[in-house]
Amino acid sequence: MKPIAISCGEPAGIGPEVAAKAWAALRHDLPMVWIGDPAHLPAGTPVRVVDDLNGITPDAMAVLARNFGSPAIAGQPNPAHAQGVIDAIATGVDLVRSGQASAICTAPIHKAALIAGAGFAYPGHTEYLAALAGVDRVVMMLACEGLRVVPATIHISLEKVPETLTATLLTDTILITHAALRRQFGIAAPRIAVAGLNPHAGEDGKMGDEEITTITPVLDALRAEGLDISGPHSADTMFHAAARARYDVAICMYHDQALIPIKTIDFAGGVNITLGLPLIRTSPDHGTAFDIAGLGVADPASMIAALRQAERMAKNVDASGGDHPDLPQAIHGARKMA
Ligand SMILES: NC(=O)C1=CN([C@@H]2O[C@H](COP(=O)(O)OP(=O)(O)OC[C@H]3O[C@@H](n4cnc5c(N)ncnc54)[C@H](O)[C@@H]3O)[C@@H](O)[C@H]2O)C=CC1
Ligand SMILES: NCC(=O)COP(=O)(O)O
Repeated sequence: MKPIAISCGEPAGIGPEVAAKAWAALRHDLPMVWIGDPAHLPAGTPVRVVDDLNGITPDAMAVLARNFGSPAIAGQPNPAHAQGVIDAIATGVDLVRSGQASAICTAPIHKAALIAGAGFAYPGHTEYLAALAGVDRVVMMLACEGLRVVPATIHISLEKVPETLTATLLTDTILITHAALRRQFGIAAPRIAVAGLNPHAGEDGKMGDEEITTITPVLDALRAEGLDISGPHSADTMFHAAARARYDVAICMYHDQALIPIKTIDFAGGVNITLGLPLIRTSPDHGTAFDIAGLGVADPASMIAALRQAERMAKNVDASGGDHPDLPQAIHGARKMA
């Protein structure tokens, strides 16, 4: 399999440490290349600086070296590193799109540092990757053993959720998710459960009416096209074990509705995945963890799970013909299937 490209993320956080630990755990199984300043990796990491992705071997961590100009100080993001952090993501995307790497796995960034140091115009990787790939609509999924969740709205304030949650957004989110579950996850007939926005899914309009005006009509239309969709469900009863067993993905209406259950069930092993890109992108579910950066205690489980998830997705895509759907293809694929 082609190597997985790992972008360094925020050098002052735990990204370099979990990448080095994940490499040590997986080096005999999975080819990887890390993009960043080798001086930011933990002391003692065996490094081989490479110019291209040929000849990656398990004895040393392959690094596409970038000179960030100064060391990383744990817990203190340096705006002067911001452009290097952003460029590492773009390089990883280029490697995948040019066919040299099978996927990109991104280490966590500190968005405020990127804004301060380089005027980063995106709320997160998800939106930046969409811009790099030239797609209008992407979907954030978080996955762990036994649960996948998708927030239909992502990095916006809670007050903006109702106006942002349009029928078009919800339809696209479900169709992109459905197509990705089939092609990248190998699930032939995905079972999709959709949460309501309001308490008790609106209680027949007595606690909000978005379920009536927006969500139910979208679900009815997609059911008519043959998709296996249930809901809108009360979000508070969607995530216990018996409920989780009834679906392959939970579509949620806003960020915390989706991320709280998964980070509660499996904070250590959760993975963040971007769907709808013409490439595979995974990431650990945690952030930069400045409070423990530099201490050597960061748990690499989520980074390891993210790399393994990327590996499985790459194999599923290869098995399904090798291409990646963009939004129109995803919609077409879902409708054709239905
Ligand atoms: N994909 C990305 O780039 C992400 C970036 N972030 C960014 O990270 C920064 C910090 O976010 P927080 O909400 O504080 O979340 P966080 O995940 O960085 O930290 C929350 C708590 O979990 C602990 N923790 C996190 N990962 C750990 C690991 N691998 N091993 C052991 N303990 C771990 C931390 O020490 C902290 O106590 C923010 O700037 C945020 O925007 C957050 C999530 C994802
Ligand atoms: N809460 C998830 C998160 O912030 C990750 O965002 P992204 O950087 O993957 O877009």
